[in-house]
Amino acid sequence: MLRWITAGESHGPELIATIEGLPAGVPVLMDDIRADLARRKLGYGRGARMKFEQDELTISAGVRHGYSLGSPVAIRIGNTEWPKWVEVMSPEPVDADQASRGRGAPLTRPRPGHADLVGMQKYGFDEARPVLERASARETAARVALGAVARSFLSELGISLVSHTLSIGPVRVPEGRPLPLPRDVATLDADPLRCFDEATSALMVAEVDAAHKDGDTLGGVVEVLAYGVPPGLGSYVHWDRRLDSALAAALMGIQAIKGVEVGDGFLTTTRRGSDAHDELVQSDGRITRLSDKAGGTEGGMSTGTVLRVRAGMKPIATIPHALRTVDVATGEAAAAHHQRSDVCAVPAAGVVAEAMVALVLANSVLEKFGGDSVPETKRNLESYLAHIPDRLASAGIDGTD
Ligand SMILES: Cc1cc2nc3c(=O)[nH]c(=O)nc-3n(C[C@H](O)[C@H](O)[C@H](O)COP(=O)(O)O)c2cc1C
Ligand SMILES: C=C(O[C@@H]1CC(C(=O)O)=C[C@@H](OP(=O)(O)O)[C@H]1O)C(=O)O
Repeated sequence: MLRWITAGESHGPELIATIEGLPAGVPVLMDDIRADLARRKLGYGRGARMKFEQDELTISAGVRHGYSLGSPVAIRIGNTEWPKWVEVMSPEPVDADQASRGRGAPLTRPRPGHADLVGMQKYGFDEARPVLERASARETAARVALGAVARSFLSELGISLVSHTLSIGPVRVPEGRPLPLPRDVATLDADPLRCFDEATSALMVAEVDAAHKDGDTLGGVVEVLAYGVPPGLGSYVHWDRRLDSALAAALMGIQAIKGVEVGDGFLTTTRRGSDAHDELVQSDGRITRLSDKAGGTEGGMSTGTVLRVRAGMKPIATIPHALRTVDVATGEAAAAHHQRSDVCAVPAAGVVAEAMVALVLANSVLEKFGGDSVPETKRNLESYLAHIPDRLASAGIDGTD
């Protein structure tokens, strides 16, 4: 079983991520993690902070000479903005008067749609700074670093992932467009919105420009695809062992994600049963699915076809054209606080979603196949596949089978 946890505030000195249960022999290269951290910063519509803040990566445990040791892996990502926040975020007690000047001024005008107000109620704070510091999606950098490690493990087993943007606000990739393959990652990352359809991408850019001009923000939908997933990850025997349940929880656990679909998701609910499922036929001696509406899971288990999940992100809550709120210091009507923000962070959310799916799949692989080293996990996986009787063997429809 994989266990992992992150710590760190948005304007603190660093983010920290630890993952435990990773087998020995997983290639862990700092350059690979750095590359994923850089991908998370991509996307047309992200705010100024993405340009000037660097992710300073250190691996402090669990890796030797580029390979995991089987011990917990500990990763640090320094926030280069820290020198500006030393006083505001000091772990040591500071002079209250001095700390509440400038950047440290109390944030008493909670933003509708952010964690500010409920966080103050729940944790007993009288301003939003202590809330937003951890609620902020800065934390997703730590998850992406962990996801890079999980992806490297999966790649040793022939499983690869790709994510892309399906929609920004009302602009959506038309139905029926080809799905990107893992080899398309570089092309996707080069697109301003990480969209696989050039014409739609241009419309998305215009939509972001229009929202920016109006002092507004946007959400959208991302899709993650995993190729090479063996059949039988997860289980139907308990709700919490279902693969789709774990995927949904992991994706819903990303800041601002408000909905998850597996496969055709809600579209499936509009179809008749005769048109909703993936029919099975014999082809070249193997059972083949004629379509992939289910998105690679049936009965809470992976089917061995391409895994396809979507996550819907709400528009950014920090809006230049600020929403109405109440100043909790005076009780009076006010405009919600705003200094700077992303107009749209959907492309970044795609990279985070990819990391979350990688972590869930890596955990499910270890649950089913175990292994304290990569070769052991590989042997167990190969033996399982080799022992599926011929009459039950199925083909993937993901182009990798
Ligand atoms: C990659 C990413 C970047 C984000 N950037 C911002 C931002 O600049 N401003 C903002 O208000 N919210 C941003 N958010 C969303 C907030 O973190 C999120 O709305 C907040 O934590 C409240 O959680 P909830 O939306 O899940 O209720 C971002 C989310 C993600 C995934
Ligand atoms: C720092 C990151 O994202 C931040 C997520 C975020 C939020 O409220 O979630 C708000 C913004 O931070 P700030 O309010 O300091 O401008 C984003 O820049 C990052 O992704 O690395």
